[in-house]
Amino acid sequence: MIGAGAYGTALAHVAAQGQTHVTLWARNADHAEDLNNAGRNERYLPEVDLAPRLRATADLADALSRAEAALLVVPSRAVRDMSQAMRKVIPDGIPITVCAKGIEAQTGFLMSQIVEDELPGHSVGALSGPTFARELALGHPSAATLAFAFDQASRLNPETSAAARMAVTLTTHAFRTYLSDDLVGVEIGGAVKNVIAIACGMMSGAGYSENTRAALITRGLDEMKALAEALGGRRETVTGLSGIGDLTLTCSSTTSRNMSLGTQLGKGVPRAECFDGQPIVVEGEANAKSVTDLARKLSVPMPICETVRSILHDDQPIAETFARFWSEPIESEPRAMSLTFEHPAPTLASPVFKETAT
Ligand SMILES: NC(=O)c1ccc[n+]([C@@H]2O[C@H](COP(=O)([O-])OP(=O)(O)OC[C@H]3O[C@@H](n4cnc5c(N)ncnc54)[C@H](O)[C@@H]3O)[C@@H](O)[C@H]2O)c1
Ligand SMILES: O=P(O)(O)OC[C@H](O)CO
Repeated sequence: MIGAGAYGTALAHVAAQGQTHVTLWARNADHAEDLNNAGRNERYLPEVDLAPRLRATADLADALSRAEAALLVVPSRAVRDMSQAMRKVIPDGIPITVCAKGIEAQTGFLMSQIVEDELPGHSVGALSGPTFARELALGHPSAATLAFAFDQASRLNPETSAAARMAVTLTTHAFRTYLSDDLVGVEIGGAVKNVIAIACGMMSGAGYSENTRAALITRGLDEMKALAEALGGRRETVTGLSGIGDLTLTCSSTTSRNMSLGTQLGKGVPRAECFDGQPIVVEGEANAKSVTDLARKLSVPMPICETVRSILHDDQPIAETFARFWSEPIESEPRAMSLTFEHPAPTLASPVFKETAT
């Protein structure tokens, strides 16, 4: 398990609850030592007593040399560098599952495409779905989608299919993985939901409640479907755990770092003071740009993601930018036609916005 943050530790703990011996790679030697000594990850997952079959190391060769499978669980911005570092030490041909959620900034690559690019000769899949690390590790019943490009004949055979083997390894009494062969659909869900969660947080922080959130989730799902389809993925994949499942989770709770960032910004907290200034991984922040760059290249309109991008990356004010979104031309649902007409100047009536706008 490459990455000893919250999610890597949670997945390592889950896998080690079965028969699997798991080695967890931590970036920092002190952190690895603390994990082994305490049997806990005090920094990222302090409530969980880790399974005895789990051991940590900061030596990448030690983590990978005898591995039969690898999971890559670092932030999306670190996936390329980490894949390069793994090249010299990873056993030939073992399957790799990437768990980071995002799109690469410079290339527009999915996370699995980065890994394929850097580590050819491996079967590469993605795990994505509504799974807060803490709840997963505490054994709250959870489910996610595991996507590999597999042929139907070997699909359910753990002897021949990387997907099936990984699914068996990760399955416990409280965690179910569902198989998919649509990597694009699964990964687009994970990347886009974080941006929509920031939008939901911004509106919620600004004082709008349930109607607004439900509208953003549903129209956000439409943006996800359109981008997945334009990249060759399937719309129905987006209606599964890695799409609507994760979108619903992430947009409903301030446990989500993405939703929480949006909420703080919506309340008028300056970016540098969000999370009390802690360097928290908020994938949707960089991905608001990489997702919309990709959408622009493919001519896919993604108005909610564009709204978040212009607030986060072009310094646009939250209230006016969302007001513009709310007064865009009327579209049919699903997208097929739009109706342009004269709007009054866009505004959103909210005393909360007036008090807190940055
Ligand atoms: N936390 C969750 O609930 C959760 C659930 C599903 C998916 N994910 C995804 O998993 C990925 C990791 O998230 P997390 O919550 O574990 O993050 P985290 O902040 O808890 O941990 C990140 C880990 O990556 C390491 N890291 C950071 N930068 C690195 C770099 N440049 N090179 C190597 N290692 C680096 C850190 O040391 C840390 O161990 C993200 O893409 C996230 O979206 C997280
Ligand atoms: O805390 P977030 O917003 O990064 O969300 C974590 C996971 O992606 C939820 O599935």
